[in-house]
Amino acid sequence: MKCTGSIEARDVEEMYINIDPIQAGGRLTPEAHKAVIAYADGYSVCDNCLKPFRLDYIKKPPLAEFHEDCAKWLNMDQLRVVPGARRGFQAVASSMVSKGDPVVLTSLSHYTEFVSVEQSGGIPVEIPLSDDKHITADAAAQKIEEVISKFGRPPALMFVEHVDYQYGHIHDIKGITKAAHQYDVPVLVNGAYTVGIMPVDGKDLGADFLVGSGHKSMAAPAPSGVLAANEEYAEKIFRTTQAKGDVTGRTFGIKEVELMGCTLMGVTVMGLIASFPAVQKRVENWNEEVKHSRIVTDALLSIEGTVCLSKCPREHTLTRINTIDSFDKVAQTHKKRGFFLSGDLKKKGITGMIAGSTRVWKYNTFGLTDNQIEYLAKAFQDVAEENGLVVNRE
Ligand SMILES: Cc1ncc(COP(=O)(O)O)c(C=O)c1O
Repeated sequence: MKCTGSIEARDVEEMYINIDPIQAGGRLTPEAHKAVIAYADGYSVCDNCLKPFRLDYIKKPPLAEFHEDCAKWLNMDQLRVVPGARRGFQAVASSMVSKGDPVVLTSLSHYTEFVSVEQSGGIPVEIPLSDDKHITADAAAQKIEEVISKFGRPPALMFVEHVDYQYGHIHDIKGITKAAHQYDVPVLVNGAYTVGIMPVDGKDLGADFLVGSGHKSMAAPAPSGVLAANEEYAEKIFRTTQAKGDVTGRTFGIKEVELMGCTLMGVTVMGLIASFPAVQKRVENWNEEVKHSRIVTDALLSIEGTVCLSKCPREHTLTRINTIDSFDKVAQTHKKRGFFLSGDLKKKGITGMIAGSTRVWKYNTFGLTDNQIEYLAKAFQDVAEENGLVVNRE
């Protein structure tokens, strides 16, 4: 396709119930939509960048205030905005990991965590999953022991997902950080599916680093996110530049090396800030979100042959489901093959499923209203019945 510069309206959020597993928490608030228009120009937050020249010191618009407030909200000592969770991983790995250092990740770690380790020259080592697909403190401790006996030293860093992207399971972060700290291993908690979605207390979790994704879970434009650190490591990961021009003798003030000086300079950070009050409020509604998730999951499980691969009752809004013995059976003989499911759902105003998926797939109910949840649950059952499957309705 040739890019002509003419852009069509994106109607997904207005016309459909969107259950895309990665998009649910990133839908903008009306306040963020307004901020995006107002700050659409490049470098639009930099009008009042006064000495010291750095993004997190800007008072108007209130970037400095946001940095402080967001750190407090997450109960962490320091925080910076970053262009996506992945840039947070990169900043931490780059300052904590040297070439050849073992780094512990998990069997549910996101590829961006692996890539950040790769970029730093670290050697990734995975914590295996328990039978019920969780990361446990015991497994973390055992992996650290294995690293020590193999490399003669503990891992330089551990990554662990607060909630993983495969099953939407909440892992025992408190237990894992406690185990890691016994070996003096710092832990980065990946909050891509929790920060902005459910209440998160970094100190309570024992996080040395806490990373959130703005576009995944904080109702912000992409690419945006937050990187928070406790005092012990903040100085290291937010180190300021010592670079000097050897001809000019120039120095570069207090620009932070891992952040390349400044990060989000317009639309992205303003969207993040504009949504922040609503995001703080919405995490308090987490119990309702979990209830919604259970209603939809129960409806899917009422379709004979369907199996939930995530732990039930659901504790998160992201769920992995196996419909090999239900919707996929229909797909075997349907003239549209596997595309019938996303097609039938779309006709009922539901989008976000990967077209053609009828075997193992994921959905996310975050942010839907009571009415939308009821409608969605019934729509799954209706599509099943309309295609000859048995549904055990209450
Ligand atoms: C668990 C997890 N961590 C990190 C990321 C990357 O987040 P970002 O796009 O903000 O860099 C993703 C993206 O899908 C994810 O699922």
